[in-house]
Amino acid sequence: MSVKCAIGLMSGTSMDGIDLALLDTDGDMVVRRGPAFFVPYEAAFRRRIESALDTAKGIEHREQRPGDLGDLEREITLRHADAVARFRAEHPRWAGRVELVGFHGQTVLHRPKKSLTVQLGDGPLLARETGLAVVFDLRANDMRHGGQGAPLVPAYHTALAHALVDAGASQFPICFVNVGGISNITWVPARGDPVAFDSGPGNALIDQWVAGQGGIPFDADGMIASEGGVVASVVARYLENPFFARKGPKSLDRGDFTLEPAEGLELADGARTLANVSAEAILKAAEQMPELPKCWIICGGGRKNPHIVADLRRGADAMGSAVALAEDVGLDGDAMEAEAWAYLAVRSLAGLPVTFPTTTGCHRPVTGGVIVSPPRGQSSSALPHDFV
Ligand SMILES: Nc1ncnc2c1ncn2[C@@H]1O[C@H](COP(=O)(O)OP(=O)(O)OP(=O)(O)O)[C@@H](O)[C@H]1O
Ligand SMILES: CC(=O)N[C@H]1[C@@H]2OC[C@@H](O2)[C@@H](O)[C@@H]1O[C@H](C)C(=O)O
Repeated sequence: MSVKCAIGLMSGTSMDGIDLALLDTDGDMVVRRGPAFFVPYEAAFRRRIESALDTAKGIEHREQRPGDLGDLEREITLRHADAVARFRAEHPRWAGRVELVGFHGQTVLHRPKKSLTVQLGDGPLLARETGLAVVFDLRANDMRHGGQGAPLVPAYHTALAHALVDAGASQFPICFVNVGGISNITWVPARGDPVAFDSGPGNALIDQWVAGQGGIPFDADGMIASEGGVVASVVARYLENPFFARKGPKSLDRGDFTLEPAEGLELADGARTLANVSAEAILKAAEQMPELPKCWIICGGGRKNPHIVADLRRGADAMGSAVALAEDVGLDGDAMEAEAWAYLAVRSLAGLPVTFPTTTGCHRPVTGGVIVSPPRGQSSSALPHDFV
C-alpha cells in the first residue's frame, strides 16, 4: 500500500468530545503524524450521551436504535463532520491532501460475551457531509471472528513501539497504557504479536465521582484528590473483582465497574482513592505479561492526573520498569487514539489485519471496517473494498 493521508476521529468512553488527528501512513511501519485537534462536547450533550448508555442497554441487535438513539447518532455524526470542516479550515495546507477518514463513533454498549458492540456513527452520512471516503464500524468483524471487539489501538501502538526502538528512544518490551475512561494496555515484544487487553477503570469512575459529589466534569490536574487520601480497604474491594484475575484477551463496557465500593467516602478521599484504583488496575496487568516491560508509556487523559502517574511510577519502580509520558518520547498522548483510527482505516483499505488472537482473542488475525466511498462528484482517491 502506498502512503495515504488519513484523518482519524475518536469519541471515547469519557464522552468529553471529539479527538481528530491526521496521519500519513502506509498502514504498516511508515507513520508520520500531522496536526491534531479536539472539539469538546458541552455539558448538556455529554449528559445526553450518558443517558443514551441507559437506553442502549435494551439493544439486542446492533442495528437497533431505540428511543432517541437514531437522532443522537445523526447529531454525533454531524458534529464529527463539523470537526473535519473546522480542521480543514484551520489547516488549509493539509486539507487538500486528506484521502480518507477513520471514524470510531461513540460506543454506547459493549457486551463481548454476547458478541455485541454498538457504536453510534453513521459512516455514509459522514462521507456525504465531508466528501471523503470513510472507514467505520471497525470493531464488528473482529467479533464475528470470535474476538472481544476491543482494544483496537494495539496495532498502532506496535508500529509506534518499533519506531521508538529504531530511533533509540526505548527498548523492548514496551508497554503502552491508554488511561481513557477505561484503561487498556499493549505489551510489545521485539518479535511476535503484541499482547493487549482492557486493564480496568481509568478516568470514568473519577469523572462520575466528582460529577456526582461536586457537580464538576473531571478532577482537573488531580486538584480534588490532592486534598484527600487513599482508602486502602476500598481499593482492595475494587481489586477483588474477578475481572483482574481473568486472563486476557478481555474488554470492558463503561458500566462494568461502578462507584458502589466508594460510596460513603468524602469527595477528596474518593477522588484520591479512585485515582489509586486506576493505577493499581494497570499495574495488575503486569501479572499477565510474558515479561515485565522495560518501559511503560502513558497516554490518554489520565496521564494529566498526577496521582495516577505517581502511583504508577511507584509500582513500576518496584518492578524495575521506567515510566514515560507519551510526550517524553515525542508522542502526543491526547491524539494517539485518533491517530490510531487513521492508521486502522488505512490498514482496512489495504486489507491488513487490525486485530490479532493476542489482542482481542479473534481466531486469526482479521481486518475490519466498512468503507463508504464519497458520493459521485465529491472527491476522494480511496477505493472501495471488501474484506473477510
Ligand atoms: N487536566 C486533567 N487532569 C486530570 N484529568 C484529566 C485532565 N484532562 C483530561 N482528564 C481526564 O481524561 C479524560 C479524557 O481522557 P481521554 O480523552 O483519554 O478518554 P477517552 O478517549 O474518552 O476514553 P477511552 O480511551 O476509554 O475511549 C477526561 O474525562 C478526564 O477524566
Ligand atoms: C468498546 C469500546 O469502545 N472500548 C473502548 C473503551 O475505551 C478504552 C477501552 O475501552 C478500549 O478497549 C476501547 O477503546 C480503544 C480506543 C481501543 O479499542 O483500542
